[in-house]
Amino acid sequence: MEYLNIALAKGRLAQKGYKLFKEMGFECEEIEKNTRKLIFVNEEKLIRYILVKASDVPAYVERGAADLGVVGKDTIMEEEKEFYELCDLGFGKCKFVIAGPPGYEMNTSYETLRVATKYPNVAKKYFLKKGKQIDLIKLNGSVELAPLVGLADVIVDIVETGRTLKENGLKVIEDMYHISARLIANKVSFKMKNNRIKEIMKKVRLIQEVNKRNDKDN
Ligand SMILES: Nc1ncnc2c1ncn2[C@@H]1O[C@H](COP(=O)(O)OP(=O)(O)OP(=O)(O)O)[C@@H](O)[C@H]1O
Ligand SMILES: O=P(O)(O)OC[C@H]1O[C@H](OP(=O)(O)OP(=O)(O)O)[C@H](O)[C@@H]1O
Repeated sequence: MEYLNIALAKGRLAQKGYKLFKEMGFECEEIEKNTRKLIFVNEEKLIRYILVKASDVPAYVERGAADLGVVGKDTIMEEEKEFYELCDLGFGKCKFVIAGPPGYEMNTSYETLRVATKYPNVAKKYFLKKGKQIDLIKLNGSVELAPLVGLADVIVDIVETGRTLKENGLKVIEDMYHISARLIANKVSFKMKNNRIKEIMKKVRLIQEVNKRNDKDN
């Protein structure tokens, strides 16, 4: 049998993603150590983990370099790649919002809105649907800075606890979409490795049910 290749997003989702597969019985001790390695194998279960940058997970899965991937819905929406979205994993919860200075009236201004974001495709589509013309400023981080220094009027970004907005004196102007981590699959792998992928989906469901029951009991 071949390896099943799983792309885990480095960063915030890596630990939770790996924990889920560990709970399924696909542990790989080496991954828990502090190393700079990017490939980890469980020889017995024929599972191979690859650690990739969060925004690259869709590319690896689309092209079949990974059969499965764990990635945020925000990245899925932004990258616009081809694959199957198999299930909501229930962690990595946050939301997409438009945020700006307190009292900023986005809808009453007829001027082109300057929008700073790490998610240009998501922002472009959202404002197009609203019929609002925007001047898009693509940034790579610390997006909250943009309205504070006059680079943009508003930002489109992720909010989890709201702490970053609060500490920079910004407010949510509009909620856009709920976000959570998803399990995704390469379309060919889904057919060729269907039994193994179906088995994993079943295990995910079981783990989620157990977690839900435990949450209720606590
Ligand atoms: N507070 C949060 N901020 C950002 N992403 C979050 C948050 N909470 C959960 N997530 C999820 O975690 C995913 C990965 O976030 P992470 O910050 O590790 O990656 P990144 O933004 O690509 O990192 P990098 O700083 O390397 O660019 C996001 O795509 C999102 O789905
Ligand atoms: O609501 P909060 O819990 O404060 O989290 C939201 C912040 O976290 C993310 O940034 P990240 O930490 O990835 O840093 P970055 O600005 O360098 O992208 C996101 O872009 C927000 O800035």
